[in-house]
Amino acid sequence: MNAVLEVTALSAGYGAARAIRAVTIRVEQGEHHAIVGGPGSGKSTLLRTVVGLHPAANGTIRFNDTDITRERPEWRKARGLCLMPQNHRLFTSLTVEENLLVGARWGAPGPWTLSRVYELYPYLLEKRRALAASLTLSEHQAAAVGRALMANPRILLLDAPADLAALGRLTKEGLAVVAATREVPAGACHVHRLIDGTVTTTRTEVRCRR
Ligand SMILES: Nc1ncnc2c1ncn2[C@@H]1O[C@H](COP(=O)(O)OP(=O)(O)OP(=O)(O)O)[C@@H](O)[C@H]1O
Repeated sequence: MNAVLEVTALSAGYGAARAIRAVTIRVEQGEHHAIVGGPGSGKSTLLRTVVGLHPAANGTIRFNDTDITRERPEWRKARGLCLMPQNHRLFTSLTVEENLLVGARWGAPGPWTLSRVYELYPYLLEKRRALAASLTLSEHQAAAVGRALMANPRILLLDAPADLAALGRLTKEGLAVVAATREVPAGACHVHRLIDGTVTTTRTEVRCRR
């Protein structure tokens, strides 16, 4: 099967300091990957570089067989490469539903609608008229995932997601998911260990092997 995302020998950093070094990861449609590493291991830098919010120093990023290493982040997002950042950044003065609708503005048409997001996270339906500022941390993060889904991504990158259980449902529907976490998440099939910016091991769980 063709890869949705192919990261090859990717390096990036801050000034002279490298935060990720020669990272190679291949993600196919419907796969659930985890980037697992301790604080400062480079998880956020890797995800931010893949979506174009941070420049690549070396290596390539291919998305649906197209080299996107130098493309702008908006271009990547409009084609379905979506990041839910660690700090979520919902618009706190807007309601939950208004935040979700903002997500649809920069995305592509597709299966994700308000009702499908509410089906995934029923508690957001109850809070749809509440201001985002009033949400608990896990509700806030669910709304941030919902907002990302409203853009109908082909692949969703999540930095430190709280509700890992919901991610399994996304991959069943064909969405590729890459979650950066400190511990190995239960549902992930492909686990990449990141230590000091380098992927030291990549393991495919036995239950996921074909
Ligand atoms: N804006 C920045 N300027 C300089 N160095 C940075 C910056 N952001 C991150 N770093 C450094 O880059 C390295 C990787 O950081 P990064 O935030 O990518 O790690 P992380 O695995 O996401 O950490 P955490 O789990 O704590 O979020 C660390 O050494 C960090 O100190």
